[in-house]
Amino acid sequence: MSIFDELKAKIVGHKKVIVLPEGEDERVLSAAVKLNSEGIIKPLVLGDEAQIKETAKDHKLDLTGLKIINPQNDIRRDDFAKQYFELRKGKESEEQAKKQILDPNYFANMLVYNGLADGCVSGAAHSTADTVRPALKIIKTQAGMKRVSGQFIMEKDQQRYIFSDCAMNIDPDVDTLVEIAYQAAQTAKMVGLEPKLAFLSFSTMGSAKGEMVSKVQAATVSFKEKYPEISADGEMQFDAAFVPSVGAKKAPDSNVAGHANVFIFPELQSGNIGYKIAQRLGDFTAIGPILAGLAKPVNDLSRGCSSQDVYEAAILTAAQSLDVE
Ligand SMILES: CC(C)(COP(=O)(O)OP(=O)(O)OC[C@H]1O[C@@H](n2cnc3c(N)ncnc32)[C@H](O)[C@@H]1OP(=O)(O)O)[C@@H](O)C(=O)NCCC(=O)NCCS
Ligand SMILES: CC(=O)OP(=O)(O)O
Repeated sequence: MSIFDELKAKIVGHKKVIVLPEGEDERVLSAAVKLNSEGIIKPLVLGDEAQIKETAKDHKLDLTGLKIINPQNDIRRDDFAKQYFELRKGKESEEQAKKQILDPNYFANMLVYNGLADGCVSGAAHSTADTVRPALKIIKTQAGMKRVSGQFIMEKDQQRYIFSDCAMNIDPDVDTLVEIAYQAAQTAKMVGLEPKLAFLSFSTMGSAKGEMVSKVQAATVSFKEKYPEISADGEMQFDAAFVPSVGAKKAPDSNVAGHANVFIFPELQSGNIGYKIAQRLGDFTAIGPILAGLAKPVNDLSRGCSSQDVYEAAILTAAQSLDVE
């Protein structure tokens, strides 16, 4: 059973409302039409109605029954602007608030914030920074979390792994790395994995030295102290984490080495490059970035995504929203 069949089975009957702010993008609109006709999720599409109709005509998409909202003329925009101003008090002016709210990404997050949508999927036509900023400012982190991280579920045949952080924290400090790892372990459980975390480095168990290695070592120690119930080890190289014979040679005392299924990258360059190599050279399906640590689910897409990716991200977002009910 694919991960999406599993998640679909979870969300059937809940009719979660998922807002898709990039309605003018053909991939997003196709996904919305598919979701709408299936009826498991209710998609809300944001954008200019005339442009959306044009896109639908060009791609022979049937918009019957699809809910379209244009933030530019929606009656809630003034209330949302006031609410956004309050949320951002001291950080953004009233004028800025009025302007921001007309941006579909901001409007979508206000729908989620107000419980008018259960989650949001965006990023097909926006960079990650532009997609996640409204969520960081409006939805904010869930209780007990300081940072939001961006994870990928990597899947191929019967293989399933979690990679993190591949999208958000550029140079995480030790505490952030620990939080990234904890969030990755939770996602692993959500998709049926018993997490075994490897804190990745270019060094295995002290084989190399330096500040970068020390950071990963410190994060491993801190994580093990904080979450002794979650299997984790490090620092280790990817081969030591993944290949049993290499793990046995390089880290013979570790019960994670060679068997890891959750890979924690030391910073964003390696995380983002790493997932794209597995996706493009290794033919893994990369599901994400899944944003973890937000109070309500908002998920990003890669700009290279397909319509199927948008459809699947909506299913995953609906499943995440079950956990915040
Ligand atoms: C995520 C990112 C946009 C945040 O950037 P930033 O410059 O800190 O953004 P801003 O300064 O506008 O911050 C907005 C708010 O989000 C908060 N924030 C930033 N990163 C956060 C994180 N990881 N978790 C929680 N909150 C965060 C800030 O504290 C700030 O809060 P405030 O305005 O209430 O004080 C930035 O870290 C980034 O560009 N990351 C890389 C994204 C990327 O390109 N990934 C590769 C492709 S997937
Ligand atoms: C996740 C990611 O790398 O996104 P993009 O390809 O849009 O930069």
